[in-house]
Amino acid sequence: MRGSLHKRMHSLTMSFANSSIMKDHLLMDIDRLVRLNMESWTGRVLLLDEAKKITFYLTVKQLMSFDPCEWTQNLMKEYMLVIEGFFSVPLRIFSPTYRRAIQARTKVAEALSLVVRERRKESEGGERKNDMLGALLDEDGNGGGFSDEEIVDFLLALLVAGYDTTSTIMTLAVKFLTETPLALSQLKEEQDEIRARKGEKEALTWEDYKSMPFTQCVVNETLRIANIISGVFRRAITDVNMKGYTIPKGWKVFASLRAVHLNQEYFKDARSFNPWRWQINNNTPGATSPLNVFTPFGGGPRRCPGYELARVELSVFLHHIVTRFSWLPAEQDKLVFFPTTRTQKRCPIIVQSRVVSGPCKEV
Ligand code: HEM
Repeated sequence: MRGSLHKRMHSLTMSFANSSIMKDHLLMDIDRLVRLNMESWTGRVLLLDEAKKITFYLTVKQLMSFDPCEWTQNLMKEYMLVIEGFFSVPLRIFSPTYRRAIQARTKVAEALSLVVRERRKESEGGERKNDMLGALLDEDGNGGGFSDEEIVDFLLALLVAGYDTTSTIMTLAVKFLTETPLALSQLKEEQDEIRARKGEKEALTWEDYKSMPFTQCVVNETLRIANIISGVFRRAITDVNMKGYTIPKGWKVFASLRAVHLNQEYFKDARSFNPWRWQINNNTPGATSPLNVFTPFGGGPRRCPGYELARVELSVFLHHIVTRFSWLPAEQDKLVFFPTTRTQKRCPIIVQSRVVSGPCKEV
């Protein structure tokens, strides 16, 4: 993507995933779509698949204002083929996965092009929706200046950026919590208290989100251990001296976020899941972690524009899963880190609805 175009796209994404949009309507959409998805949960649930549905539908809603329907379902089926191809060897003739992915990408791009064309017509007639597509078509009130092709590319890029990352982090948070019962029960207590203040079907508000300190420790710790994006590439635009070495101008560097997040110097007992290490005023020696080396969303001007949205999505997901269900792993599942961070079996669990009496007490 060209430099200035890329900058505009970055700032547009920021403006559609910031806290005021979240307060205004996005949090309500997230709450509604998470609930809607969980309504169908009984017995054995493949957690990763459900998390993927939630994040896909949410992104489509955020980008184009569509609620889950047959069209979004079909789009998701094709889109999943594109994602599969993302991680396959790109040999057109030999890899059926890659070939299928190329065909699916064409179908998804065609479906999105149709939507863009329709919306451009509406926008020219003065109609404007308050979503990402609306902004792309009319960024400054004079038309956004993007071609249809650029918009489709951008929509596809955003679908990719937010989908796999957020759904995997949701799944892994639940896996880590299941393996750390003390953390799960503290999180449940915090979320039950929030639910007890509200009606059963009432959506979470921004104030609720801001009153989840322990949940935020769980979010941090999940991001730290999982390292969904293991590192970022940068190119040195001048000679850089670092720790006695020189990175010459023009060199490409891979900055490993994983290496920092699992460094014992910064995080004591770095490989264990310990959400308490993030608690402020925790005076246990070695328990406080230096926040300035914690960069799961990268850093600088390229920092992930979806960082806040991802945190909110995960927090809302955790709220609903712990207040509505108890669960057990359906079978052993292993965490793997290549080619991406994920669990081998998509995290199957057996769920049971929590029977609550009065203000969220289990009977
Ligand atoms: C747990 C979830 C997520 C993680 C761990 C994550 C992590 C990252 C990282 C490490 C980068 C590279 C940043 C850099 O180069 O410094 C990135 C870029 C990006 N992310 Fe995310 N992300 C997540 C969710 C999202 C979501 C929900 C969105 C959609 C709103 C999103 C949109 C993007 C975009 C558009 C970029 C490219 C930014 C640019 O190159 O200017 N991400 N993300």
